[in-house]
Amino acid sequence: MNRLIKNAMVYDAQNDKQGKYDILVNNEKIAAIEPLISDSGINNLEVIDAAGKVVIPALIDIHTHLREPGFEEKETIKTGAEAAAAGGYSAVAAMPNTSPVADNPAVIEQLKLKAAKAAVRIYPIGSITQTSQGEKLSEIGTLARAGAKALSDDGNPVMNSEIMRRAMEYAAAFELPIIDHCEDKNLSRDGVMHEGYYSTIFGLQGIPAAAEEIMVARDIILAEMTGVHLHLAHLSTAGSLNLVKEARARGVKLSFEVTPHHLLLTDQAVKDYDPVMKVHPPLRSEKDRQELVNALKNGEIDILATDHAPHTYEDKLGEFDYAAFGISGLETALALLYDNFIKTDLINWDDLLRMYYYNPAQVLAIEAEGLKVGARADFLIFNPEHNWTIDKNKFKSKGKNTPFNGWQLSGKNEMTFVAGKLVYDDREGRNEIIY
Ligand SMILES: NC(=O)N[C@@H](CC(=O)O)C(=O)O
Ligand SMILES: [Zn+2]
Ligand SMILES: [Zn+2]
Repeated sequence: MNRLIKNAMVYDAQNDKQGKYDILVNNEKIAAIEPLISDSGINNLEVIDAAGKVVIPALIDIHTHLREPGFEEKETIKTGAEAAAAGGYSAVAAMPNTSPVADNPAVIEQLKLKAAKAAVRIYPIGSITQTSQGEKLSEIGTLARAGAKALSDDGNPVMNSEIMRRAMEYAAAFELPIIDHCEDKNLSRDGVMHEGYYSTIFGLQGIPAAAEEIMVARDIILAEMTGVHLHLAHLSTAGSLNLVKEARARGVKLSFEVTPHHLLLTDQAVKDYDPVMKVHPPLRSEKDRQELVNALKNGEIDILATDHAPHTYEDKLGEFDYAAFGISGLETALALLYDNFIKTDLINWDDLLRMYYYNPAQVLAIEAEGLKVGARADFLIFNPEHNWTIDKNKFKSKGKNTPFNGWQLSGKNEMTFVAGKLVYDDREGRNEIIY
């Protein structure tokens, strides 16, 4: 089948595209991309007028929790992939903190089988240690052979530095990146929010910035020693940014990600004790947030990622102290980033693509050719004029745990194409997943 996208505003500097183009899609590939493509003589053609809309490669989320197997009440591979399609992603990398943990090839194989039927591509991440307990290494070679694209004990840190050192040595040998959740458990203890002025005022146990920064520093030292590619998950403090900058200047091979919620919210948001604000790492101080936004503006952030962490209503019910950590993020990230940072000219579409398409693909060593002839047709059609209000009840994700419910935004993903297939269609408010 053929599809012709007409009059789109196309951004993809990597392929020298910035301006009005027509895009012809033939089955799973981009067949042509020209300022003007005539529809005459093309058989079996659907024409989509994208005047006033933006076309970019669909995003790649390097940090997603799909919950299956084991926690299907929070999310399944199917519903998580649908949320990703709706959010404008062609691919997500699935964290291994399922039950059983993805510390063996059987869990990875199972994920790959189910992923083959999902709305977007899913790349498995294997665990660093058995059951992510931080004590015994997983069989890293076996995980690599089964198709793991990275290793992480996300949800948990690897507290033992000797174990982390060995994990990095193996990972380097198999050319897999190590993705670390940086948290010194002895410092974070039973903390539920950022330690600072507001934790004192609210009477909640704090997690100091140092709990993150100490592990960032340790990981950098070990990465330097072992030569592994270190990817730091969900960095949230000004101190972490400084450590990363210093390491880079020394030539350490590393990358890091920042989430939309850490760019947009602070510890003050915990004021109503609503567990929807409870997340790891915690929402930090306004100063930290401002430093993250500065880094975004200065092109210093490598990767944007959701850390999509869906939970049930019950998991997020009741007292702040006892609720689960995590935010459901796949269906809000792109629009939040557009409305707050692209529309306001802090960054442009190509900055977004660097952080949310090219760099994640590079870390995972997966294909990302962008918008050019012969490339896999993975792209989205975004309508910058689409005014809407975030409504968690319309989420495809089972996780309705968003702190952004009710936010009014301008700009929304309206269509997602994965390998030439229309998987999400929100024209006229359809909000439809297509298989
Ligand atoms: N981010 C969170 O608060 N929670 C994540 C785990 C994690 O990313 O550390 C989860 O799996 O629920
Ligand atoms: Zn984490
Ligand atoms: Zn996570």
